[in-house]
Amino acid sequence: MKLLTAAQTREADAFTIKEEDIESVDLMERVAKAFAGWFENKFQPTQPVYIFCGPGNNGGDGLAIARLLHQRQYKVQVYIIGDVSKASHDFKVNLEQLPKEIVQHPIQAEADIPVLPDGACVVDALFGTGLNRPVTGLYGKVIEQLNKSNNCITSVDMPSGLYTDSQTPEEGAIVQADFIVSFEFPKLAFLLPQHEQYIGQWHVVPINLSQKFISHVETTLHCTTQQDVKHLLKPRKRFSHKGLYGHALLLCGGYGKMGAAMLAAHACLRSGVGLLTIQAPPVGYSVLQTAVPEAMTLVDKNRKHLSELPQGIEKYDVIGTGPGLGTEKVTQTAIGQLLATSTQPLVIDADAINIIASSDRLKSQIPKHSVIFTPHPKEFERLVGKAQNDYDRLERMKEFCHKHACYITLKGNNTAIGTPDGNIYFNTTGNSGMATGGTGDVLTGIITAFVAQNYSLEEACRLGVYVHGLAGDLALNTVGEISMIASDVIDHLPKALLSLQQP
Ligand SMILES: NC(=O)C1=CN([C@@H]2O[C@H](COP(=O)(O)OP(=O)(O)OC[C@H]3O[C@@H](n4cnc5c(N)ncnc54)[C@H](OP(=O)(O)O)[C@@H]3O)[C@@H](O)[C@H]2O)[C@H](O)CC1
Ligand SMILES: [K+]
Repeated sequence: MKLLTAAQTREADAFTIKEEDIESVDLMERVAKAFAGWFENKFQPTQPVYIFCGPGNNGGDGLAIARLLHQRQYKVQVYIIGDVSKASHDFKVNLEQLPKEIVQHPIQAEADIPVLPDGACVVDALFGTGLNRPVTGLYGKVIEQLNKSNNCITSVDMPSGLYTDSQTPEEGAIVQADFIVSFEFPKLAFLLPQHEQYIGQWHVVPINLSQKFISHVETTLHCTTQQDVKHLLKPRKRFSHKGLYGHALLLCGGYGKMGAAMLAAHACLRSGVGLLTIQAPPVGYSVLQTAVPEAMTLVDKNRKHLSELPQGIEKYDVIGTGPGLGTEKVTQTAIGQLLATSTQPLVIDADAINIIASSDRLKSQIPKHSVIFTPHPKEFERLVGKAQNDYDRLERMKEFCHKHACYITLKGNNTAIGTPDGNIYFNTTGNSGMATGGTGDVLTGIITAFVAQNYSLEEACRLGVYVHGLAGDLALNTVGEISMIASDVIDHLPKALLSLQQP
């Protein structure tokens, strides 16, 4: 699914209005209907609803929503902030249509800001995608008061005060929304970790914007949905043999960290790889042979750490490395050799990233169009550099992926995947139970398996990250967020893949 900027959303609106020969206020009615439909499923009419409206179309949505909720038996009151004579056209149309029974409270000074009773439902329709400067003054005071109250806040389209797709200046007030109902597309701001305190649960409701516009509009930002992933997943051939699904090599594990190799190996096997070989130091040989009988095991000459590449490395279709490696001198040399000589795709994680990050020479040797890096934020910072904020981080990711023609999956709540051609794909599965040691090793194994099965590197990243998060989400039902461990994610991979194969 594409992620549009605020400017592109305005273009989509204008295009739809022209294409369907409707008025902009008709689109506002659709927005309000879509919102009210969501709201009805969430809140009972017994709860009083207080709708705070700003001067633009977001406020206009708020007024239309007030009318529709009133028709559906909710007890609605409306607060209108600022000078109504300067409000947008569609705001004014909806103000005229507001039923008399709905109490209107103008807020023109600080003294007018209400202290709301507990248990009220607040709808925030102050500002949406038209916000063009930080929110201060009277509007800022209203937002501060709303944030102070204990009431549940549902924002229309955006938490008011938050910029849609660029860094919000620090001085502005921002609504801390419990729920956000957005229209047709999610917004980039919802997906960034720095906005956690403002972004509760977000939901996207359709308003039938022009499909023609959506399919033609160019964007580098995307969200990977279940629908997208179902399209990507290829069924296995009926006349199959293991050779069709690739032979992966994992260079993983070291003294005290053989578990990482095991997790990556199990995840790789459960994700459909045809054949798996693991090379590990002798300390790990017997444990790997016992714990992962499906894999072949090669032994490094160094007793505790990766120090060499296996003979005949050309025969593997993909090499995954990093989990449990450590950063010993011998391992640094081996990773250098891997970058300099490998001809197949590489999935590079953990200490292998740290090794490359610490050497400009190694960075300059990253083979083009064949590497996927899977860093967590700290590893990312070492590899790509320190960012000032999440937007800056995405820009740096784009630059790095372009310069080295590589792929990066930056792990987090909405893992972001960067590609050499400048696209960024945000993931939509996963949960905070997965923030625990070993889940990254699992992801390395999954992505390695998809590359082995001949998915493109971009597809392998998107599929891998999605399936990994989905397995974590399924594990929530059995083990919950607190108890979840990396092995639970592996245990739920079969269910995750099965669910994606359902029609
Ligand atoms: N396709 C859709 O999703 C549709 C969404 N709709 C809704 O419309 C809003 C966007 O409406 P817009 O009128 O463009 O913008 P806003 O309502 O967000 O705000 C614009 C007004 O606010 C003033 N403004 C901006 N920033 C500030 C600020 N910091 N302090 C005070 N006032 C501010 C601005 O005034 P100016 O002074 O700059 O002239 C505007 O008056 C979208 O989010 C949806 O909710 C539509 O209903 C249709 C389809
Ligand atoms: K809003």
